Amino acid sequence: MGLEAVTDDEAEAAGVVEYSFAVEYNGPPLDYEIPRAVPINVETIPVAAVVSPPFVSEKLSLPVVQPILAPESKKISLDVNLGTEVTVSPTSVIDFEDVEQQKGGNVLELESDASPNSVIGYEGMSLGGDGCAVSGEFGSSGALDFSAGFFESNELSDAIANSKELGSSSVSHELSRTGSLGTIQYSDNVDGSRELCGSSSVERDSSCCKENTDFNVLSPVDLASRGSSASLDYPSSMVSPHRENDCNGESRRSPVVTFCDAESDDAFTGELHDDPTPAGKKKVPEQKVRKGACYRCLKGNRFTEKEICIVCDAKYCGNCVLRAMGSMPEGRKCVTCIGSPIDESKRKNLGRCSRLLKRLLNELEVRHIMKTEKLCEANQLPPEHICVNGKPLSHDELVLLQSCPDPPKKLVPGRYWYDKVSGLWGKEGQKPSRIVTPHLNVGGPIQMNASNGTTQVFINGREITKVELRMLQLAGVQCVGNPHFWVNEDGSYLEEGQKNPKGYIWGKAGTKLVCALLSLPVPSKSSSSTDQVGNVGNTSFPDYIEQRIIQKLLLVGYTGSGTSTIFKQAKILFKAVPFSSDECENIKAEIQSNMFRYLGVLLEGRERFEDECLSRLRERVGADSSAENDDKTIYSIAPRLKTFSDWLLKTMVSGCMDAIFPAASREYAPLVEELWNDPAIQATFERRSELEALPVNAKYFLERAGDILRTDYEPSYEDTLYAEGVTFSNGLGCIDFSFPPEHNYDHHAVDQHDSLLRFQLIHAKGLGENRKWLEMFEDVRVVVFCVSLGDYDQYSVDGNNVLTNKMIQSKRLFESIVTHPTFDQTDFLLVLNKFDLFEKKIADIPLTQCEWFSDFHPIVSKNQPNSRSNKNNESTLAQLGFYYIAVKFKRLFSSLTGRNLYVAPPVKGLDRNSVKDALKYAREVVKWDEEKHSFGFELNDYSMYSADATSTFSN
Ligand SMILES: Nc1nc2c(ncn2[C@@H]2O[C@H](COP(=O)(O)OP(=O)(O)OP(=O)(O)O)[C@@H](O)[C@H]2O)c(=O)[nH]1
Ligand SMILES: [Mg+2]
Repeated sequence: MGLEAVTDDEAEAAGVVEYSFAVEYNGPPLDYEIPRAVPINVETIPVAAVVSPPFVSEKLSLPVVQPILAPESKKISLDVNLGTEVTVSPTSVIDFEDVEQQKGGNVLELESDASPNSVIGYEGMSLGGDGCAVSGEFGSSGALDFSAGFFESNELSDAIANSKELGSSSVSHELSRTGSLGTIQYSDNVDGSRELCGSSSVERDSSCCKENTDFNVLSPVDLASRGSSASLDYPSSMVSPHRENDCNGESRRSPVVTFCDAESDDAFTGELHDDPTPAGKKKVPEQKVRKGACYRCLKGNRFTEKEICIVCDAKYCGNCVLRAMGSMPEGRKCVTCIGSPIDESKRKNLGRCSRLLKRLLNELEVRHIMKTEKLCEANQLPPEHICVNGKPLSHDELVLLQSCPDPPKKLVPGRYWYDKVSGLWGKEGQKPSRIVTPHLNVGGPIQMNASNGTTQVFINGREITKVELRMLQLAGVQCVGNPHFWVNEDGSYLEEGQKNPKGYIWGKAGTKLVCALLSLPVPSKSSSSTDQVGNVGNTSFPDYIEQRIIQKLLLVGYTGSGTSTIFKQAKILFKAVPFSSDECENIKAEIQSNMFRYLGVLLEGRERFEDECLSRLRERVGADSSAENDDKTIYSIAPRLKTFSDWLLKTMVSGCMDAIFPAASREYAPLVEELWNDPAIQATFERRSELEALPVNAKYFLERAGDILRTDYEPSYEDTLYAEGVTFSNGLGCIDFSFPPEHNYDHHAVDQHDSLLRFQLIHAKGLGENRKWLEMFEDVRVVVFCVSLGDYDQYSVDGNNVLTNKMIQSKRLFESIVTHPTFDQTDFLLVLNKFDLFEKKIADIPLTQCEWFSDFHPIVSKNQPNSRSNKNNESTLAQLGFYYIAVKFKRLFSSLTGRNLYVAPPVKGLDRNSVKDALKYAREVVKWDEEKHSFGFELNDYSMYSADATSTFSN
């Protein structure tokens, strides 16, 4: 029976229908064969038979893919026979959810015309109800042929890639659609043959360059972590069965699929992701590789430098990154992630180049890639994910917001509030973070509780936060009576209902500094310029580098630990003009008044020593002797000086010193000089160890009393440094700095990069005593805690009026700061200061003076006859003492926080380079932290990675 087709024309001619249909053919017999649709007999279709794994692997030594434990859904294990046979296993490696399951019918084919040898055919792949069977055919042989050695990784990758392009029903395509992954890796065997290790990820590689790698075999640990156990063992000379011993010493099947590669050592691994990630859902590499290993070659460990895909988080080592990411038309994305939206948590890293990439590419390429990464369309923010004042933005609103002169920095999806009048901008429920261009027509109207303020003080209808209130108070704004302020973009403010501005928030010089310290925004310098309008997409490379967040370092420590000295050193190190004229005036006044204080301590001591001497004398001579004649001791001074001394002590005790100063300095300068040079005072100074209130640097100033007390005295940098108690506005000080690139030709690029890191060192005097202030420093990156090593034998009265060892007081402060909730995520850097003093002291005064150090019993050779060896011994002892104290603090920190404390090398606050080294160390801490996030290192990695003291002391 045949069918006759009636064409439309014929039908139309017949005037009947407008469609074609088949009718039975009644014409004369034909002399040719008509194509027929033959009913399929399922039974006759060749189906791969099940081969039992022991048969395949042991008797024939055929390669077998062992089951991989897929995380969910169906688990299919592909057991591939070299011939045409296919093994069906109830478990499956690959999730074939999207592949229609037909009993004996589903054919997946993967072909490539890249090379005559690179055709991979998976014919007759059948999915039975209970599993999956694949028979491989290579070329025309009808079998997967690995013996010819042509199965090069790049060909394989090409094949997979091309098959995709050709649109054939390829395995790779199906794999990618279902999101399943597998890895294929070659490994060398002892006998020189190679194996392709494949377990759970198949990737296409567009670059496909060859590369020599050493092909590690996965260990049982790898196996466990990857949850896979697949192996293909080959009888051919090119491919050998691969076995390895597990930890019990038993021989076990290798967890790898092994293919032979005669020419190339190239490892090929990759992923296929066709589906763009649904908005808001992070795309993840389903391949689970061993922690720290490269997602492509599966080699390396957590310390291997890697580049991360900004979409799926896959990490690639330096050898693989360019292959895995190709030419990076959308920045650092796996080739298969191109077109997919980025992982939003990585948005802040867009355009921030890693050192790895800088090493691999030239500067121009890096710039280009970073620029496209930041600006290409696929990586832009989805506008609907930005909600301003409760309303999701439209595309136009987002463009307006991003192209305004002062856009919100580092905008990520989230809910924000925006005060259109003042330009204040912040995250919903939080204090303002920035002042953006005002009057932008974006989002809804601002809510009263936008920033969750609880102060009953309002700015433009928003109840402000406590920090803002504090800032207003410091700026001199009267905030009594729950006022409602109207604040304009220029900072002028008035109470609601009034006409004239009451003042300007930014009017006071110190307000911006206070804002910086309280992490509140200040108007940007460019707020008046309009040249950036509409520049979205045109931001140039250096701009966003410039915009990198400043890293805050908070410098704290117990009184006298040397924080002011370190802060001043930083100013001298990093500022062309370290101190403003105001500051210089303050410093001068401080030094001059200190001079009288030092003298006061000496005079008081002199009196005490004189009395002691006299009473001893009287005791010796007896009551009836001519005591009046012996009334003079080495501590006695001339009557004129005595009169001055009495007056000075009286004034100091009454606390009126400030009233007579600075006039006193001019008037009494000659007397001060005379006193200092008086033998009685010199004798008193000899006993300075008994004068607790006399700082070591007193001599430095008193020796130059005449000069210092002159009206035209200008403190030198050294004077400024040695001066104690020099504080800056509000007891707070901050300095912005970055490390200039150093002359290091080998790592020029790295230094350039480092010099772009910007820091802010914040010094807050008395911070420890006022823990409330600590809350203001929540965005501090590293707390630099300073301890004076010389404190271990010093005592002072603590808050409970108990004479306590200063080291113990330092420890208490440390405990209270590290456990403060504000710093529960913050890195701490311990600076052990005054090492010079410590070196001198430790030989004479045992460290065990401090009860916390009672178990310090170092063994230092004492049989050193000459003085040089003694000096060496002292220095060794000081080093040991330093390490011991550092470990004490590390253990304490670890027990309190469970984290790792960084310890800077020994610091001598008065030595500029030593302070520079400590600050560089803080920079390293920040960099490690950055890299830790970029490369996915764990925190603990850093205790090993870090050099110096941190690595030396394991907890
Ligand atoms: N020998 C020596 N003296 C130092 C060192 N660092 C600081 N000093 C001196 O120690 C004294 C106290 O130092 P400051 O920097 O004022 O200490 P501080 O932590 O600011 O103390 P407060 O202002 O009281 O909180 C000053 O006289 C400094 O000159 C050091 O490394 N070695
Ligand atoms: Mg100080």
